[in-house]
Amino acid sequence: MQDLDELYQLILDRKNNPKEGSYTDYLFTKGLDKILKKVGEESTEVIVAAKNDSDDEFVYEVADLAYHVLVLMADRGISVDQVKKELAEREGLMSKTKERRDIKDL
Ligand SMILES: N=c1c2ncn([C@@H]3O[C@H](COP(=O)(O)OP(=O)(O)OP(=O)(O)O)[C@@H](O)[C@H]3O)c2ncn1[C@@H]1O[C@H](COP(=O)(O)O)[C@@H](O)[C@H]1O
Repeated sequence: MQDLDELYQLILDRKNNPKEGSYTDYLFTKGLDKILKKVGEESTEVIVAAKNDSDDEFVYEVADLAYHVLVLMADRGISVDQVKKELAEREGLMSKTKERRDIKDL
């Protein structure tokens, strides 16, 4: 069983100790543009899977996206703890919602 913290640590380890044949290493070697393209691609796959019936496919695509976002965070030097801290600061906040007019009503 691997949680997001453990996966992030593994990704950081790949960044600091490149391993031949590693897909994570391949992404870091290719660089930011490649990582961003993968995040975009995996986001689209999540959206398409979300509208289809298969929960398994949706979960699979969300996991793919989560992995690639963690690689992007590692590349940008952002830790999982920083995101956790940001989420914690939002805890208990009252969300501000406002009705927006539909474009057709403008
Ligand atoms: N969670 C993942 C994970 N999710 C997705 N992927 C890879 O992401 C790729 C996405 O598939 P695609 O078909 O979109 O991409 P591709 O055609 O293989 O490659 P591209 O040229 O398009 O980038 C696949 O090669 C998957 O293996 C992952 N690769 C690694 N991990 C984790 O990272 C750990 C370290 O992996 P290595 O770095 O490979 O040792 C693994 O043990 C896993 O826990």
